[in-house]
Amino acid sequence: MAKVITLGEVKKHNSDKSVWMVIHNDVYDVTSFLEEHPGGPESLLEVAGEDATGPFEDVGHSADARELLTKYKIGTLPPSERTKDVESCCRVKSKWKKSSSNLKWAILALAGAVVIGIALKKYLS
Ligand code: HEM
Repeated sequence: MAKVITLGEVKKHNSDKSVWMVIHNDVYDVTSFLEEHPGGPESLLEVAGEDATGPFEDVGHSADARELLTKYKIGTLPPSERTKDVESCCRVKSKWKKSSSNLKWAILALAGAVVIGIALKKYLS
C-alpha cells in the first residue's frame, strides 16, 4: 500500500533541496528530476510543495510523461485531504473531446452536402 503523506508534510518540501508535489491526490518527489524535466526546473519549482494537478494538466503532458510520474511517486494523500479532481477533470475532458469530434463530423457532413448540392445544381442547369 502507498505511504500516506499529508499536505502539511508536502508543503515543507518547497525548495530546490527537496521538491515534492501533489498530482491527482498522489505525492511525488521530483528533486532528482528537476534538471531532467523537459519543461525546465523552474516550472517544477514554481509549484514545489503544492498541489500541481492543474498546472500539470494545463500543459497537456504526454502519455510518456504520465508513465514517468510512477517513477517519482512516494505516497498518497490521506482520504480526508483527497479531492475529487481526478474524476471531474477526466470525465469532463473526455466528454468535451467526444462532443468536439462529433461537431467536426457534423460540419464535414454539412460541407459535403453543400458541395454536392452545388454540383447537382450546375449539372442540372
Ligand atoms: C512529476 C511531474 C512531471 C513530470 C514527470 C513531467 C514530465 C514532462 C515531460 C516528459 C515533458 C516533455 C513533454 C511531454 O512528454 O509531455 C514535460 C514538459 C513540460 N512540462 Fe512537465 N512534468 C511534470 C510536472 C510538470 C509541472 C507540475 C509543470 C508546470 C507547473 C510542468 C510543465 C511542463 C512544461 C511547461 C513543459 C514543456 C512543454 C513544451 O515545451 O511543449 N511539468 N514534462
